[in-house]
Amino acid sequence: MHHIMIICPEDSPLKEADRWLSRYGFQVNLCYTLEQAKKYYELADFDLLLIDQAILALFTDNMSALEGTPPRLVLDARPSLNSGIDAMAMGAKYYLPLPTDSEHLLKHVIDALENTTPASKAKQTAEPEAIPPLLFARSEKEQEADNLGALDSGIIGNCEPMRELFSDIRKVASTDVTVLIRGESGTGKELVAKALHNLSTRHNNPLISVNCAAIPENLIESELFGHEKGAFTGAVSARDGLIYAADNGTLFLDEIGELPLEAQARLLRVLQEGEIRRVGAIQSTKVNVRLVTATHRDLIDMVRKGYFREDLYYRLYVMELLLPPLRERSDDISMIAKFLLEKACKKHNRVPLDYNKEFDKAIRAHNWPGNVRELENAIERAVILSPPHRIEAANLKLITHLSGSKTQQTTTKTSEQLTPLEGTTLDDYFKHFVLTHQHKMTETQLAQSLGISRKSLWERRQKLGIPKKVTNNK
Ligand SMILES: Nc1ncnc2c1ncn2[C@@H]1O[C@H](COP(=O)(O)OP(=O)(O)OP(=O)(O)O)[C@@H](O)[C@H]1O
Repeated sequence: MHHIMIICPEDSPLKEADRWLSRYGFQVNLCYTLEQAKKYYELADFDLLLIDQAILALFTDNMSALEGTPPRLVLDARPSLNSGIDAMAMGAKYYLPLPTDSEHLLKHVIDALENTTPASKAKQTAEPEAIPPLLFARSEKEQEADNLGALDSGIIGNCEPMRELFSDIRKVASTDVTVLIRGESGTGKELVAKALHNLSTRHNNPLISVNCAAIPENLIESELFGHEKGAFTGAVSARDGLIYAADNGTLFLDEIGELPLEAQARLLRVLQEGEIRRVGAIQSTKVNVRLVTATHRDLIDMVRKGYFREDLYYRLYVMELLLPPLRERSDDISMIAKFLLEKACKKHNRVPLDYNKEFDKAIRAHNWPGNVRELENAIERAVILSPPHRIEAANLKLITHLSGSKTQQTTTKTSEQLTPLEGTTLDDYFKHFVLTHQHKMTETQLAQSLGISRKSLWERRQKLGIPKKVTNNK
């Protein structure tokens, strides 16, 4: 596949070529300045550069800035003989007027590609370890907008679904509507919740994040809603809950699908009446919280199966934000990986390591079922294990990681229940164990028996699609 870079001002008609050249099967990247293109891409790896004369004109006195760029087509919204001569003198293969007919441009693109030795080939021979192109095509203005919105919370992304998400975040943040964030585990739901809070008028008040799956079932109500002294054994003094702590701020309930039905009923009351009642209390207290929730579960399916209250679902589903899995953000993977590599180097006090081709190839070849979290962990592993001045793809340890999780390997092995059935995998065994024991064990007991944390138990439930036992909604 041929790689084409387009550099043009944001208002240039050349920008449109990004979309339709992609439809012809070219891999196209768009930047609004030469500096940006150089910062995020290895220009020599591109086969062709389509550049607006308005950009090129900035470098008439500084030709060296164009060194290492691929063969180029220059397009001009104000064509003139002088500009044409300048463009050709600066190495253009063709000089065309703008706007230009797409077929006409396509013909010149193909012609230029067929009749040039792509700079990328020469470059690849000379420097096999060149940094691969990173995908980033935001104008300074757009980046600034993103910084205000999503990137301020560390969300890196530029693919179409992420751009839409950033735009939605900006629109929704300033309102007080309840937001449901959906996406697989590790896709960045918590970052989105933070971005929503940071951009809201509540940003000077607390953002309280609670992972509903990580709190033991018997404690979740008192953790969220607080309790009165003596409300249950061990309640030696009265305590405010986390919802109260989020008063005037934002409450982020991650993995809302794991909230037991009893707690769902209480939460519904908070949403309907704007007040909370501590466990064991008679009086209610007014609270003003903006609720943001997240799940990677199909809540509608859970409603159908009786695991989730329908009335609560409709209260939560006022506005939905969708995070795509990392495997569907292929245009962003290199960019995120590079960011995470820098982050991991800083964290481990390593000299900044160059993001090399072999490393990028390994990253792009993987499916990332654990999404950005898995990528982050793999890169951290590689930083720790690699030699001082070079990051090595082998140290991502992706195969080991995929072939069996630690969770499975550390499973305790006492009773006959823990002997894997012949011909089954550890996953089959795990599923079998949970399904046969969950009616008589709490989640905590199940996790202890399996030698894993409650959170890991929950994560593996999600991965393997093992439903929780149904509790009565009283
Ligand atoms: N687009 C992104 N750019 C940079 N880092 C990201 C991005 N998305 C996620 N991360 C990082 O990946 C890790 C997981 O993100 P996060 O905890 O927000 O995911 P999650 O969807 O809430 O996961 P879970 O559902 O398991 O709680 C975090 O360290 C986060 O900083």
